[in-house]
Formats: sequence, C-alpha cells, structure tokens
Amino acid sequence: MLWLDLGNTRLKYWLTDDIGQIVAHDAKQHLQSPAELLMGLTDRFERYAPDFIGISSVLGAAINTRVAETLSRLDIPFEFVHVDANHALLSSRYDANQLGVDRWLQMLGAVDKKKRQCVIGCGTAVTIDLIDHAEHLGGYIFPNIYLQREALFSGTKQISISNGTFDSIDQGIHTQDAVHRGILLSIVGAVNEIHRRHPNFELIMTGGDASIIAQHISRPVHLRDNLLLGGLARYFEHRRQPVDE
Ligand SMILES: Nc1ncnc2c1ncn2[C@@H]1O[C@H](COP(=O)(O)OP(=O)(O)O)[C@@H](O)[C@H]1O
Ligand SMILES: CC(C)(COP(=O)(O)O)[C@@H](O)C(=O)NCCC(=O)O
Ligand SMILES: [K+]
Repeated sequence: MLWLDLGNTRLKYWLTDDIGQIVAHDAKQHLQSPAELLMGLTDRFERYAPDFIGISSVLGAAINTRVAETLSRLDIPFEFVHVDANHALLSSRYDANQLGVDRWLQMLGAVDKKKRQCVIGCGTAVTIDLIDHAEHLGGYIFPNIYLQREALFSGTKQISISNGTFDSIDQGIHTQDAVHRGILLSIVGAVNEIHRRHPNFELIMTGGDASIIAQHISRPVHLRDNLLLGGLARYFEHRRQPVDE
C-alpha cells in the first residue's frame, strides 16, 4: 500500500508491505506544489507497485484535483479520506465539514475506547484535540512557532527577522531570546494548562515539531511519529472488514 499525507508544509509518504511493515518512507517540503513533487516520485512508487493509495490532504479542492490527475497516471486505485464524525471507532462533536482530515486521522490512529486522550499535532498549525473514551470533544488550533515568529516580525517595527532557535522557555534578556522563548512558552504553557484542566487525559504528540515542544512539557508525553499513518491504515482496514467495537 502507498499512504500519502499532504500537510501545509510537507508531503509525507509511506510504502507498506502485505503485513503493514514500512518498507520506504520520506517527508519532503512541497512549497505549495505537491502535485509536481508527486510527479517526481512516481517512478519510485511504480517500482514498489502498491495495489492501493490512501490519501490524507488538508490542501483544498484545487490542489487535490491536481494531485488526483497526477496519481491517475499510475493506474493504481486511490482514495482521499473524508472525516466521518460517526465512525464506529471514533465519534466527534466537531463540525465534520470543517475538521481537518489530518486531525481526524491522527485521532483515529491513537484512539483507545478505554482511555481519555489528548492528541497534539505539531505541524504548520499546532492542534490540540481531546478524546474521552472514543468521543472527540473538540479542540484548539494555534499557529506553530515559525508562523508566530513571522507574525511578530511583520507586525512590529523593532523586531526583525532572525534565525534563533526554539530551545528554552526561560525568560530572555535579548530580543532574540525573548521572542523565541516567549513563542515556545505559548505552546508549552497551553499544553500544560490543558493537562491541568484535564489531568486524566494521556498526552500524545505527533508532527514535525513534536520533539521541540515535548521536551518542555512537565508531564509524560507519548511521541508517536506515525500516528497519521496508523489512522489511514485503520480507516481503510475497518472499511474492508467492519468489526463490532
Ligand atoms: N526537513 C524538514 N523540512 C521542513 N520542515 C521540517 C523538517 N524537519 C522538521 N521540520 C518541521 O516540521 C514542521 C512541519 O511539520 P509537519 O508535521 O510536516 O507539518 P504539515 O503536516 O503541516 O506539513 C515544520 O514547522 C518544521 O519545523
Ligand atoms: C488545522 C490544520 C491547518 C492543521 O494542518 P497541518 O498543520 O497538519 O498542515 C488543518 O487540519 C486544517 O486545515 N483544518 C481545518 C480547520 C479545522 O480543523 O477546524
Ligand atoms: K500534519
């Protein structure tokens, strides 16, 4: 199988064998042209000859159409996942027409009907979603650390572009440190506050910036790199042979 995740910054793919083991995977910045990036990957995909392609995309109809055109040339059946707020494994109170399919699939990959869980996606946006025994209660969306920095640079006169690192939440004594530490604290502080409000929810983190954020959280965090892949696999597996759960 070939699994594709089109996020706002990167295209991720995983090739898996008959027993679900990953035989190849990668993450590449698509710079707003994922269809062109995919075109360059088709040789590689053809070599593995997957029998099906499952896709998560949060890039909108126009880009999805171009992605579909590119994939049609492969002559392999493919399908874009859509949110199902009444799925047997995970129900949701969120507006299903608006919920990002990547958020939903990450939750589907994590969901455990015996637990209370908080799924944190650290991508282009940071998303925090609460699940209570397989019911999605709702969540929060933040600009990620880089978007926050851009907003600050573009909205102020005395803060200029810099390439500082996000490595501490201690108070800064220079503009550069104050900016980076303040932004990181805004996300770390939000996660800690979520934990304070929902102490019985297990914290699960995924996405490109998960490790940068997780190291400052004062509670145990489960880092799950392939959460969305797990959700995609569960979605299609469940549809093939629905089980009564
Ligand atoms: N090689 C890389 N290229 C681009 N971004 C990367 C890379 N490695 C880690 N990242 C981080 O990943 C983040 C994007 O996370 P990702 O989960 O790919 O987001 P999205 O699903 O929105 O595309 C970026 O903010 C960046 O900090
Ligand atoms: C919140 C998101 C931007 C996160 O995208 P990502 O950071 O993974 O690229 C995406 O899930 C999205 O566009 N969602 C639609 C809005 C919503 O979930 O309510
Ligand atoms: K993502």
